[in-house]
Amino acid sequence: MTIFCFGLLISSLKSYDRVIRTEYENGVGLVVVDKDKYLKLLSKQYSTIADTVTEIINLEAIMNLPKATEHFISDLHGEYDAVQHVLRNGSGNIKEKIREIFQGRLSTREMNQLATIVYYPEEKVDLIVSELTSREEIEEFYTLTVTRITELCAFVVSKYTRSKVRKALPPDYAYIIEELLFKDTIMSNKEHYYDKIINTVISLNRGKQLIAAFAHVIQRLVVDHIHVVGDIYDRGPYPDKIIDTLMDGHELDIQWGNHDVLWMGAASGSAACMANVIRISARYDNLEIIEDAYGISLRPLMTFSEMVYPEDRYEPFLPKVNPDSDDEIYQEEIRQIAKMNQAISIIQFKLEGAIIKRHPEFEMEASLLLDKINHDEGTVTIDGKVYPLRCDYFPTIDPNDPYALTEEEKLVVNRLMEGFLNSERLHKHVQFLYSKGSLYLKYNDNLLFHGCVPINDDLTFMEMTIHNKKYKGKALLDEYEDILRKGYLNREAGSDNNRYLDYVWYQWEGKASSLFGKDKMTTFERLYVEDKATHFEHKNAYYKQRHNIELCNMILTEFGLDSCKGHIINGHTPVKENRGENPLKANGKLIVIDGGFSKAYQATTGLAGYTLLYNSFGMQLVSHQPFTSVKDALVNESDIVSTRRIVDKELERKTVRETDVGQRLTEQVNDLQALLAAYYDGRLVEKVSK
Ligand SMILES: O=P(O)(O)OC[C@H]1O[C@](O)(COP(=O)(O)O)[C@@H](O)[C@@H]1O
Ligand SMILES: [Mn+2]
Repeated sequence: MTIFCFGLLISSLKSYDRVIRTEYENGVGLVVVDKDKYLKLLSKQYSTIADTVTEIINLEAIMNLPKATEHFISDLHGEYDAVQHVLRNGSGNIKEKIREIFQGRLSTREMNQLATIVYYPEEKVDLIVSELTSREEIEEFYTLTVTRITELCAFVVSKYTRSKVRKALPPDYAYIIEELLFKDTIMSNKEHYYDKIINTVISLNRGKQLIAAFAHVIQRLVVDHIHVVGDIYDRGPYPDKIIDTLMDGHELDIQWGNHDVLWMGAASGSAACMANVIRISARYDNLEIIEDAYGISLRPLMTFSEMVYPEDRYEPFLPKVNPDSDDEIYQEEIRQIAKMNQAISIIQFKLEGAIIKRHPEFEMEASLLLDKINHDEGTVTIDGKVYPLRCDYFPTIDPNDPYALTEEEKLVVNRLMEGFLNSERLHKHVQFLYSKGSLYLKYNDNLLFHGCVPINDDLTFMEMTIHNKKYKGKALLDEYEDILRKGYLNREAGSDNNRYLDYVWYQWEGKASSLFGKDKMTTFERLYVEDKATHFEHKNAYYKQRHNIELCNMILTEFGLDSCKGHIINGHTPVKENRGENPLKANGKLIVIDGGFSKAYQATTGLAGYTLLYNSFGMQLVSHQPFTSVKDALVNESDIVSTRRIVDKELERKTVRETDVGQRLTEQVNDLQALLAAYYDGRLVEKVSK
């Protein structure tokens, strides 16, 4: 009996009755099969000695290539323009490559122009050509640009196998790009042949398309693998467009953030998660995401809130980003949004209250505040202290049963829930999150997760009870992930019958959640109480202690990683660089990469996001300055100014062989060697081609 890696086998295994059992290791499926049967199956895919040898040579060649570049980004928070710019410019990598090749040959202006063409090919080429007057000038521009972009592309793809590059080529121009990229430099008389190709393309008016095709190959391959360390959703306007971009073919994985899990919970049928999603969208004036991007009607909520909440009582619920505008329609919209925010906030507190009461083990009683309201005095008692309320109008709260939804509220919740359960586009996106995502990831010795591993003050792992069983450390995160997956799989069961949903919601704001990592979420206090002391959320000890190397080592070991080699990579908490905070903690063993793509946080970080790069030379942290606009990038060729700092330097250039992929390829080579041996000693017979 032997264990084989899924990679090769999956395509050759037609019938699973040969599989004795499946095991998982590091997220990779391993099947235990009968060895002879396995080799027989493998021989269907590699039916001759020549085929087998060729594949071994191919895999060996791949393993000797430099390790591909990993890009880590996090806390994108709907900021599509900034994110797509960072993806297009490869976190500053494209400019660096342009400099490496063209320094001394092109002026800075020409290099900036070429970079902008690579980022926004169609738009930039149109802009340039519109300013040229003669046909000669236009042809000259195309010829020069195609030649330069070919050279740049050849440089970018030089670390990949031809087969990988081929797969990344757009079908329309694959043949031409391949010819130009893999030029035959020995036969010098072929230069004429290449010039001819370029001239023909230009004379056929396809210059722009060819340039765009090259630009997309460069964009795609300059960022080989993306890790999104959580929080694609909330606060910014276009999380849906970010997901569409991520779905566009880049190799990537996602470590879910608390905001992503909130949307996943809503799509799984959790009414409490849904209420939070709507409340946050209203608070940031982003309800279009729900209505337009996902086609979920908010009409029931709007009608209800107009009926129940009067004009002069919605001030605390005004959207957070509310530009000064005299536009009457806009003011009317803001008024409606504030009322919807008010209605859904109360619904949220009621739904959450019911969950908290069902689960004393959540230890969230401190968040039960609806029953602490004194309706006659207009006050609320928090932690034994009485505070005046900013707004004391609660028409739907029955003081004798404060957490009960009114009949109308129930109706609103049901109608909204139907919308969340039936939005095709939302489910397409959420399924993408599930298929590419996980709560944590072990990748090339590093451990990636959005928030924290919850710990107690004495640095022991914090325990949590789920379905009457206690978990902590890695086991807790595994159980949380299982809950999230099962919650979604059982979404047809509905809010009341899906036994996973309360635990899904818990991960949004529970104190032992690896995504939240604070003692409580003070949403009620932020909305209703002036005194800022009540708004404070105490962070888990993890955040105070993560500069501590011992703690980092303890966590890496808990997750089965070599603490001498690995790093922990987190998002979630904006790094306040402008107040002296360092994103590198514990001597660079732990790296926090929430640099504030979210506009709402840029004032505290002084930055507009980080990207962490991990290539064959080591790790570098890139900080990005705020992105102004696509127009500015196009017309003024302004780029996000990025500064780099070294996190780790490899003594020798790292190859694919030393990575997780290399490990899998080595296993595949071993399998193929076994197949070859079977051919050589006659246990298997080669297929004879006719
Ligand atoms: O400032 P906002 O957007 O109202 O959000 C505040 C809430 O967001 C949180 O910071 C969680 O979101 P993050 O994961 O983006 O930090 C809560 O701790 C806090 O209650
Ligand atoms: Mn977060």
